[in-house]
Amino acid sequence: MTQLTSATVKIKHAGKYVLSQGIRALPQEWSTSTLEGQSLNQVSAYLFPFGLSFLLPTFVSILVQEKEDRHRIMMAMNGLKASSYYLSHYVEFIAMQLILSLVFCLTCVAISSQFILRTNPIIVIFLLVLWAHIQTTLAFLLATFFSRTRRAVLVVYFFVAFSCIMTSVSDQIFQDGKPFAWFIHPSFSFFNILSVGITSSSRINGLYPLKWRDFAVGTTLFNCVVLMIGESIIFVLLTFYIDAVAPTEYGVQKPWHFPVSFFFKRRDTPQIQSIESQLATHQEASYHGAAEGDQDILEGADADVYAERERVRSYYDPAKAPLIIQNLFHRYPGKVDPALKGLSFGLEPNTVLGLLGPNGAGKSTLIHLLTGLYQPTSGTAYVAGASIRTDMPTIHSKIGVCPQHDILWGDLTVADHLLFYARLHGIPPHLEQQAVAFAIASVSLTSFRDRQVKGLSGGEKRRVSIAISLLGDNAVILMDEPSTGLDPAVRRVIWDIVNRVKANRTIVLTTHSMEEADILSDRIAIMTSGRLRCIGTSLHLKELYGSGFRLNISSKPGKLQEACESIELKVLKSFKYTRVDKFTNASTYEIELLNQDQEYVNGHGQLSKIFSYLSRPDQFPAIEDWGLSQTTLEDVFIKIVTDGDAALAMPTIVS
Ligand SMILES: Nc1ncnc2c1ncn2[C@@H]1O[C@H](COP(=O)(O)OP(=O)(O)OP(=O)(O)O)[C@@H](O)[C@H]1O
Repeated sequence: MTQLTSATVKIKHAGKYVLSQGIRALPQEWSTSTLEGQSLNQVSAYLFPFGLSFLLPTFVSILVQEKEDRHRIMMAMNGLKASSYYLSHYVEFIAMQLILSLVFCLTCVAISSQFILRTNPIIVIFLLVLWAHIQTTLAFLLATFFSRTRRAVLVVYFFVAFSCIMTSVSDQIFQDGKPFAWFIHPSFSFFNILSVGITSSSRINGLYPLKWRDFAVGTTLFNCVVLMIGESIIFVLLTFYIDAVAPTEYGVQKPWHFPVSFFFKRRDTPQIQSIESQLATHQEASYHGAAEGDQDILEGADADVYAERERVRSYYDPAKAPLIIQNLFHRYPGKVDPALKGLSFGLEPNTVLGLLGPNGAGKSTLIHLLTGLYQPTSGTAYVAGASIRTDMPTIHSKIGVCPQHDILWGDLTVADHLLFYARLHGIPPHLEQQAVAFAIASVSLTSFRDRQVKGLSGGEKRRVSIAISLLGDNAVILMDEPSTGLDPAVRRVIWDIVNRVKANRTIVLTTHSMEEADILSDRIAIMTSGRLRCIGTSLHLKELYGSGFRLNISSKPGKLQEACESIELKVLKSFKYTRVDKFTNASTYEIELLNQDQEYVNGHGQLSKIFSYLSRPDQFPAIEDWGLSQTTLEDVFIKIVTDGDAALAMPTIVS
């Protein structure tokens, strides 16, 4: 029949037309949009990887920025656990990634992407949530490798670009199918599933959109999903591990073998083993009230340090002493010399202790131990009765920390900061606002309550940091150089605040300013090389270590020699005195009156004689000005530190 028709047509049209036969697809309603749909699917195969990955650098930058700005360490000092920190960021990043995914899906719907329109929505949601999870855990891991945000963002952008480009060209590279190893990279796994989904949802291919059965055990898609889930678990474990062992500027650094430290303990060098065993002996001795081995750790210490040590040996009453430090040792992993060597002291309420010491004396280490950043190697401390070894959560609710540098978020207001730390501090929700208002009022910042921190001056930011340390009913407040870098007027404001808030509190204040320590401290402790060298009131230390009185003379220009001679002849002929040349310059002269003379001077009313002599300017025409002063705390500090340096040259506790 077909042949007959064909012959008829051929004859009628003189061979111009012929009939042929074959099978053709039926005309389709969407024929014009098919091509668009097809090309959109192709486009989405390229756009999806870029569109769904670009938040990864943002996640990494948030995490690294918090490390770089030391917010992480500040939060840890205030009691934030690593697990809570990562959990909060996990929720935040997942939410951000899902919002991005939603926007992306809506865009795809708007451009009629067949993958989104035809695929089972539950499968799409499952894939997007899985991707958000992978991105988040990968961000955690990547962030552990960086300490500088800019570098991190740059490297991670390259990483994302590389992953997306490789994904896009993978079909050309592996024309005979991708090897299993290819899918180890989570992006390659995810975008492989997506690519299969996009291809199969295209009607032109005559395939069916993704179904759950496509993820059956043994299929490539199943392997990809399992790989991604497994890798995300490995990412999280690696994050916690690297976080613990990576050398950082701040915070705890554990030995690389810490999860299996048991097997490595014996491999310490004999020197380290010797120190470990001596530390254990000291700890034992401390707990049993014995004083064996104290000679080493008390090297260079004075009688007050011995007495203080004895006092805290049996001093356990937290009501009397909110801060008790007992034989505290700390040795950083890999270091031979301990940073703290048997520190012992106790502090009562309403007391400010000025903790002085040269760089590297161990002041920050002590603060880090008290805030739980490090575990002491041996010994212990009690804050409001809770041990730093066993009860850090209680301690975090009883201790306030004002770090050396302001660690604040520029975009948050003063009140936001205090609310955040109030929550971290465990203040009950119904008392939060009250506690925040009280802390803000304590530092006179009530009118700045709703101001963003980035708009505050240095002194105002410092007051915010102090307010954070005052939150709640902290028994102990640790202030690390609270007024460093501030102008004299603002320093006085800070000193006023410290004086005001010390009621019913115990404050440990580390500072390099002798004036600050002298003005604010009820007791002063000086440390060198991890040891306590002296402790007592400022007056007591000056008496103990000071060399007596100083007479300072300023001469008229060019008359220094004449001024010196007149003083020596008319005033000092009856005293033993020492000339201190190192403070002498072109027009000033300093004379130090020795301690034994000081008694003589006081006892025989000679001090008043010096005053009466020098009050007659006509007798001393070469003298412009004069002054008599007592030994300063700075003199005491320099003396102790100089002696400490000499002690440093001696062997420490290594036998
Ligand atoms: N994370 C760390 N890892 C290894 N050693 C450390 C670490 N932190 C401090 N140290 C060492 O411990 C000792 C005491 O340091 P610490 O920072 O406690 O001194 P500091 O008195 O606070 O000094 P500064 O006044 O400079 O702040 C120093 O020898 C220092 O090198």
